[in-house]
Amino acid sequence: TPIPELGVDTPHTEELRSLLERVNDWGLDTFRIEDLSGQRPLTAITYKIFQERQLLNTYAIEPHTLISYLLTLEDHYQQVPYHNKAHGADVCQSMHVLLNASALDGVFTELEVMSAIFASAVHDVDHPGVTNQFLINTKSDLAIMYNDESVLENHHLAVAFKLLQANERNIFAHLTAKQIKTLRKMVIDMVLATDMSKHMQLLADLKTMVESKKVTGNNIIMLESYDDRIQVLQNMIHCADLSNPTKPLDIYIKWTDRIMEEFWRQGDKERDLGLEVSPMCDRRVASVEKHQVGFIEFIVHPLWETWADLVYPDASAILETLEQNRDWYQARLSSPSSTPGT
Ligand SMILES: COc1ccc(-c2ccn(CCC(=O)N3C[C@@H](C)O[C@H](C)C3)n2)cc1OC1CCCC1
Ligand SMILES: [Mg+2]
Ligand SMILES: [Zn+2]
Repeated sequence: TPIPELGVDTPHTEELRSLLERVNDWGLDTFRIEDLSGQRPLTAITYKIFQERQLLNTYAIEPHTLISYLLTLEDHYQQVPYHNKAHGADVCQSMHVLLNASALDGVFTELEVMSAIFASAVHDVDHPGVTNQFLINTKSDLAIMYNDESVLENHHLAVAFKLLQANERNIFAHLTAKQIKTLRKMVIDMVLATDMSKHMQLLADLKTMVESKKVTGNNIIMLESYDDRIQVLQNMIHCADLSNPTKPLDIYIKWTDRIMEEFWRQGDKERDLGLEVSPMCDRRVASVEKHQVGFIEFIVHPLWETWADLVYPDASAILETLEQNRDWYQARLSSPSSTPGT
């Protein structure tokens, strides 16, 4: 069967094509891509990025093999409010833009770039819409399987690589054994770094790197060791995963609505199970704005401020949007309009 031009079957080919032309822009509307692609945002966006970066030619990837892998991967994202295929597509596209920072021009190899795009696309596959702590507290099969250590992140990786085992989906069939070994290690290192429990260590190491930053004549970052290179890639996927507050406000608000619904459903489960309801998961104690301001103040801004230092001045506009969005949520906190019944 012939491959559709954009990789997905849709009556909105013209509109989808023109929207995908903006795949290199920060703030691409993933929700609109979801609607125009026949509910296939991950396939449409990742296929476009692989084409944009000539990865199919560089690694002799057959289009129908890539489409087959992406469609199956997308089908393995669960229909949960936030950690669904739209989030996978969003993080993949965000990583694609971060990789284009001019301070990183020519820094990463083609294999490292493909590893980063692949890791981003797969990083939350089969996410059940509950946190690691919930899986541990409820003694779930996944927590037993992974001994309470980065339970979700280990599972996402296992599913992603398992899907590659079918010949018709093996997009890495023409890589050398050495390339596959390197790609697999880098993808594992990146996806494991999306576990929030690694945040403080990642940020501390990034700060150290910024303090000792070495650049070439035209301000391009020099990364000698594998440890330095993977550390930057790990921070990039972590930044992409925590990029919602840095996007245009209307898009950010939609992500907030989704994460809150996912948290509140977890709270409902905890209440039904007689467990203590986790912080931010009680829909009867809604303080959405307060939690977003706290999330930005303590987690997102410190991370993005450090990233913006590393790639200065490439991420300055992103940091600007983040601070404007924080101020917007902050303002809603204090004004009476945010209190119910007014
Ligand atoms: C738009 O809002 C958010 C968007 C993304 C995140 C966020 C934090 C860490 N990650 C990375 C994945 C991760 O580790 N976890 C484990 C746990 C923190 O729940 C997260 C959801 C997933 N993602 C948090 C967000 O808001 C906070 C959560 C509710 C109010 C404040
Ligand atoms: Mg995750
Ligand atoms: Zn994620």
